[in-house]
Amino acid sequence: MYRILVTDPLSDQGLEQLTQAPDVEVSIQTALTPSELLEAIKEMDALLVRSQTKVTKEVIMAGKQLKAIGRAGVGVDNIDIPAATNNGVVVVNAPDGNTISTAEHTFAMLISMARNIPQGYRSTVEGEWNRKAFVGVELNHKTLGIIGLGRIGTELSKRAKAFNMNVLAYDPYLTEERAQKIGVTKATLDDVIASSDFITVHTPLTKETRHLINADAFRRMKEGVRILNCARGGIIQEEALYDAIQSGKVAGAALDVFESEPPGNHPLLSLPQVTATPHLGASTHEAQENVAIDVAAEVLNILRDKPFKNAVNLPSIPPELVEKLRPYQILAEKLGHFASQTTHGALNEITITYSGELSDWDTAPLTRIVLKGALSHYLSDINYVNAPHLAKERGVRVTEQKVSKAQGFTNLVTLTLKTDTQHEHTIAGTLLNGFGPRIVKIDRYSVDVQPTGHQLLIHHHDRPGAIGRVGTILGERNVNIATMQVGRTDMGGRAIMMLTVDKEIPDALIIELEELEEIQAVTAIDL
Ligand SMILES: NC(=O)C1=CN([C@@H]2O[C@H](COP(=O)(O)OP(=O)(O)OC[C@H]3O[C@@H](n4cnc5c(N)ncnc54)[C@H](O)[C@@H]3O)[C@@H](O)[C@H]2O)C=CC1
Ligand SMILES: O=C(O)C(=O)COP(=O)(O)O
Repeated sequence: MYRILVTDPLSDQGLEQLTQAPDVEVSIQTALTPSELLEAIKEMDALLVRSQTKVTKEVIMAGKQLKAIGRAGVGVDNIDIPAATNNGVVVVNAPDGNTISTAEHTFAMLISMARNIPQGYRSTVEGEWNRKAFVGVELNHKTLGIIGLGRIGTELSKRAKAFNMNVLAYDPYLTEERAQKIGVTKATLDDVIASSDFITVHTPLTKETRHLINADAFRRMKEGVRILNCARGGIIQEEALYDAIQSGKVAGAALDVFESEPPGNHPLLSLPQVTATPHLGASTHEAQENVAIDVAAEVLNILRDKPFKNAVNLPSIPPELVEKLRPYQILAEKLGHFASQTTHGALNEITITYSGELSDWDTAPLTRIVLKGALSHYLSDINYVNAPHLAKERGVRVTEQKVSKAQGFTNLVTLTLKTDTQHEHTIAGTLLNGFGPRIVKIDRYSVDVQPTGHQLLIHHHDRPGAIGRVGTILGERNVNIATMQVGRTDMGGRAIMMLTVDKEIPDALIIELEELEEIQAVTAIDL
């Protein structure tokens, strides 16, 4: 039974997926204090939040069973992502479901700011009829500067164009080609700052975007500029905005977000030029339904070990590559597990060489899987989220290599492991079209082993009778041999046997085999 804690209000449709799942127990606790959250998270497998819950390192560390954090929305600045990664917790968000709602909200704020609708409403309900005080400006032919042309920025630009606005956009990832396709003018940040009548920010809050709009930026703006923030509090420096409004430089500001939420008695809220909403960008029935359904499905997939797509702390993989890599995942997993059980000593270095067709692809996801398997013998809490981090923390050097030639195979994955006691250990595997993964090399020996079930790797001297004696002992102990592979360097030299057997080999039997004169070492492997 998976235990999922929900700590922010989520739509019923999203929750239904969880409450109706036979393998899920849902606990909805939406008004927890930080210390109550630390207690509530203890036994949970997953946590579902929006922007209100602060998922700190302490919360993540307290979640001993925690495997997934789902954010029903876009921004994950309320979640300590590095802490989640280091603890092997996948963080997923729902990036698409609230785009339209937030773009529409921004546009609503834009047009109501231009026409003083909130101020006019307040004055009217207070009994005034003051037509002179609320003369506005048209949007027609005005320049809208968009900082951050992602999902929301792009949708907003379409709406602005429909109102005949010129749209300038600054985004470090915006190409000229894409700008043309969307129908906006690609601009520098300086251009947007200096030439816009309205400036709106749609970036995440990062080190680069924190206080991106500061006193210096306000100085460079047009007189009477109007400012919007429906992205994240902190992108605009609030004190600088206050001063710029007081000085008359900024004619209006429309804010859906604040550096600290709720903002309480914020000085900006005392200014008549400021209109504000309580972080309502994503608050429509449609958006909430979308994001809750998306994130609940993603979290269920993570818990059930099924593919998921919107991980924030895993590199994103294009869908076509996911399909290509899928069959190799089993090979990578098997090789990693094989390595972890046959490598002796403390691991210093692991080199993963991808040859043949694999050399053309981004194989980083396979490397994570190999590492997870290879280190699983030493580290119990490892998964493919924290595997690179844990390898680094333990001082294991990880190198990925690509070689176009695959030594007779169409694809080959070779692991070379160096430890403090065993000089070097090599395992290579391939994926045989239609037959699945095979281990084709163990150190210097060529083999053809299906990596599944209980296996015995025996190093021995190539002498008559060695194989027979192993077979006899196993037979006497009622262990059936399903397959056997033998490899040797030269006649009478060192050799290996790889046996697949029908049941787990007890330690006592391994000791008995090792006592045979020809045998050097016996390793039991479970794959
Ligand atoms: N008010 C609300 O309720 C909501 C707020 N948001 C917030 O809106 C923002 C945008 O969301 P989306 O469009 O979905 O995200 P997105 O990831 O699609 O777009 C963000 C864009 O910002 C750009 N960017 C990053 N750093 C930049 C920089 N230094 N300068 C200029 N551009 C930069 C990125 O290249 C990207 O194109 C996020 O902060 C999100 O959390 C999202 C939904 C609802
Ligand atoms: O999706 C986002 O980034 C938002 O800011 C929406 O926040 P919310 O889920 O409404 O608390």
